[in-house]
Amino acid sequence: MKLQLAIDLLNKEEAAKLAQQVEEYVDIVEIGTPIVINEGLGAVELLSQSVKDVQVLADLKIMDAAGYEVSQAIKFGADIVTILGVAEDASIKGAVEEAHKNGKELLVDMIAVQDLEKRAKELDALGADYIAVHTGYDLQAEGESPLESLRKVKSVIKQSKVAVAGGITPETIKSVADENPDLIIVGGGIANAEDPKAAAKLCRDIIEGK
Ligand SMILES: O=C(CO)[C@H](O)[C@H](O)COP(=O)(O)O
Repeated sequence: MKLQLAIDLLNKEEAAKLAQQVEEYVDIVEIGTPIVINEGLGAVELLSQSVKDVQVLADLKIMDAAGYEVSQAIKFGADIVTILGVAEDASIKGAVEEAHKNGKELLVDMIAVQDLEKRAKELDALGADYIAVHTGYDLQAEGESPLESLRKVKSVIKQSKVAVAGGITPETIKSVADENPDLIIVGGGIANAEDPKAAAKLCRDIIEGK
């Protein structure tokens, strides 16, 4: 089971510094959508130059022109790029093809997908590397959690890896890890902690059953 830190609410220099503090405890560091919107793909580039043994994910949440957007993120140092599950199949195909041509991976974010099982089966067949169930900030504010969605998606996919995101913290990660996803994504639960390094270590220890 892999652990990913999502960094959403800092500038690119602060993001790179935070990634360096926690990199020994995580497998993937993410430049979140708000940073990309604020600062562009230069934030992905700086992060990829600042860390050593972790993968870099660019959370572009692509919706169209997918092959081109994936190629740009990869040019700036991304190992994994995100696209929305509600995008057209043609976009998903273009994104998968571009990522795989470059030896990189595609994560499909299921935010706002209504029929999770049906779309997960389709995305699995289209070659998505990860299918990520995700309770976004706006639904977290209404008290939603991604656990039920995780169970649904896990029950139908054959090839893709399953990821889960949305309000997970060191206090709640055990209940998520018990569902055995391939990747757990934690943002504010680490980034906003008083001691992010200690929070990342705690998450790592818990998913390793320590
Ligand atoms: O993509 C995101 C928001 O759209 C976040 O990166 C994701 O939800 C993880 O952050 P958090 O753990 O704070 O919810």
